[in-house]
Amino acid sequence: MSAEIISGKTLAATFREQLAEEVAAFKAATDVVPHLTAVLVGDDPASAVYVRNKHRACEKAGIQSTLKRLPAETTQAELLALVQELNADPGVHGILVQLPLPKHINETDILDVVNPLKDVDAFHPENVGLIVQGRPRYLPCTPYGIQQMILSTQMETAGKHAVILGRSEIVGKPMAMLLIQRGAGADATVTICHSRTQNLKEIVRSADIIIAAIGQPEFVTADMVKPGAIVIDVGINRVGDKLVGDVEFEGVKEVASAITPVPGGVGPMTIAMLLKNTLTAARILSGNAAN
Ligand SMILES: Nc1nc(=O)c2c([nH]1)NC[C@@H]1CN(c3ccc(C(=O)N[C@@H](CCC(=O)O)C(=O)O)cc3)C=[N+]21
Repeated sequence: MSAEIISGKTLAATFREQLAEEVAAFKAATDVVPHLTAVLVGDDPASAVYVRNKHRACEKAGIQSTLKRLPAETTQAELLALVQELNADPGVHGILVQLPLPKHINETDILDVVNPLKDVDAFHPENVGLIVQGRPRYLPCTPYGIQQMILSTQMETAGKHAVILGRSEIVGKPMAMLLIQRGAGADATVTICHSRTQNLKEIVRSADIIIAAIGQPEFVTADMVKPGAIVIDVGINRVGDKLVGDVEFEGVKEVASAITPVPGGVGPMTIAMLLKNTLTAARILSGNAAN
């Protein structure tokens, strides 16, 4: 039997509609317009696509969106100065520094100075710490989106084995934290696999939930998937002129019970959660947490 295809595109559209209503109500009640500023350094074409998608989604939801484009030669000091300027600007609620940054800039040094209240990516150590302690301020957009996709399947996750492929700060590590939390769409037993993991195939084969976030085109094949597993594909790999995930979709969909496509899966949900975090930021910063 073929798996349910979890359409991130459709789910994200539903979230964005709901959010647009919440934004409108918030604006009416407070006269505050939620405002996201994205910072893009250099001219990486993939980053430009994401930033454009984010911008369009913001506009549609009634969120103000500003893009600060800086040349690839921007120095670390110049970028730090811009972040500090955005921190100090009361009209800016969310700051997103698009990754990756050019090699001559130390990413950690930049992310550490973003005002944690404006850190809609949840990359600041204070926000990471809050997540680890189970009292999140913001959830990182990709794991947050994945959590919503898993919830949408209404499948039981409590006590199930979730295997995450990839130990990145952006996806793998925070995803593990969300999946081991208490509550709906969580309570899982989590294993994180990475490039040094032994018996990786056997571990993946024991998974009830697979989160593939290693950046290797079509790495997860049908023989690695337990029948009935939920498969979430975070990969976005350009192979020739094709966009493929970290999962061999055609084969795996015949074994899994639910699977996310690429494109139209995790990507659109990541953006929807970014908008949600921006509204939350506007609420927190304007002292209108109740609206
Ligand atoms: N500070 C920061 N925060 C991020 O959240 C962040 C980042 N940097 N750097 C890069 C990654 C990647 N990312 C994506 C967002 C949307 C799509 C997306 O919309 N994808 C569409 C279309 C993809 C395409 O056509 O290229 C889809 O999958 O259907 C993809 C990838 C956010 N990231």
